[in-house]
Amino acid sequence: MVSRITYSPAYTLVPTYECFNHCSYCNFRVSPGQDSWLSLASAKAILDKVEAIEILILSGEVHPRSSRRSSWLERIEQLCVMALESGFLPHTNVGPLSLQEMQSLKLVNVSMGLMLEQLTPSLLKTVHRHAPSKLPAVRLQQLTWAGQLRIPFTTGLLLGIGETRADWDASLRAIATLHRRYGHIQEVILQPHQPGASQQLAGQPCDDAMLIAAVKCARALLPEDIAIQIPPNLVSSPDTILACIEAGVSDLGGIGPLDEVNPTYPHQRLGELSDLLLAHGYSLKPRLPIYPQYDHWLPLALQNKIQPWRARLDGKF
Ligand SMILES: O=c1nc2n(C[C@H](O)[C@H](O)[C@H](O)CO)c3cc(O)ccc3cc-2c(=O)[nH]1
Ligand SMILES: C[C@H]1O[C@@H](n2cnc3c(N)ncnc32)[C@H](O)[C@@H]1O
Ligand code: MET
Ligand code: SF4
Repeated sequence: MVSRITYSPAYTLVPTYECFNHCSYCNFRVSPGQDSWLSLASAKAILDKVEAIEILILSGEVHPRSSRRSSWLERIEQLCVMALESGFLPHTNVGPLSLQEMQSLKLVNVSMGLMLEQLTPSLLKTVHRHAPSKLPAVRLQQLTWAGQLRIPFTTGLLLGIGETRADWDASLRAIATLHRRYGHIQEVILQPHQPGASQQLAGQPCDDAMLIAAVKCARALLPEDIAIQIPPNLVSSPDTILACIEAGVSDLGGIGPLDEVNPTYPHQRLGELSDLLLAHGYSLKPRLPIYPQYDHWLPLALQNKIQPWRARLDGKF
């Protein structure tokens, strides 16, 4: 019996790289007002050429009290609608939202996400000193609202940013508790911090042993219906990918032409990953950005967008 490892054939659209936060590990952000937002015309030109199932909408953040916040949200909604109309399935992760903002994005996304990062407040004195969006209470509130709104949700931990292993425990237990209450966490990403070209934070990246230890911890603490995901492009050796799978990883996340968060780390070619896994008894299979057990949570209009893809993928298995 060959065990199945999944990934999401994805393409990332970035509404804007500007962000009012300044996480010291971030290589994605630019200062507010420094970039022109992605236009609908440019997005359409891109989508006409994209081969993917998922459109990941990943964004820097306009301050909630900024006069530009509503046009920022409107642009994100328009990009989701355009992705849907082009036959793709959007997954949005644009930082903390108000309940109303989350409700409106729920209508045009098959799933959404936000990294918990780490629950410990100690990071507010270091990597998150200039990142109000990373307040643990703000992040937990997002995961709670997503549960109340029944949004299939992706979250995760950023590893190797100065936290302790006890901090991992606390973060994972918080996610497990919210999942036991609402049942909405489809996957938890264990994201190893890797230094990029423009981040402020120097310091040690998350090494492979640390990542494997985190997978073991997550598998022990998370309910088994939550998939554990690692980003293969941020893992230095194939052996570590295999060790993480042995320890409980079942998903390799969104794989596409560019990792917008970490462009310094290109994805391995799918064929390479597939051959590596096959040589060790695993099959690498494409999935949708929403896990099947959540399809019935969606508004009917979105369920109708899912079905053709489900049929195509089921036909392949
Ligand atoms: O290419 C990436 N995709 C990232 N994704 C995409 C993610 O792998 C997929 O969108 C989900 O697995 C849904 O298919 C994220 C999605 C989230 O909801 C939260 C965080 C991330 C982080 C990354 C990332 O660093 N790089
Ligand atoms: C989109 C997600 O990417 C993660 N992220 C941000 N910067 C880095 C980095 N240098 N290395 C790895 N992951 C990072 C954060 O967890 C963010 O929430
Ligand atoms: C590019 S970071 C991903 C989205 C958001 N800015 C966050 O940090 O959660
Ligand atoms: S990680 Fe997200 S919130 Fe932090 S600076 Fe980068 S884009 Fe902004």
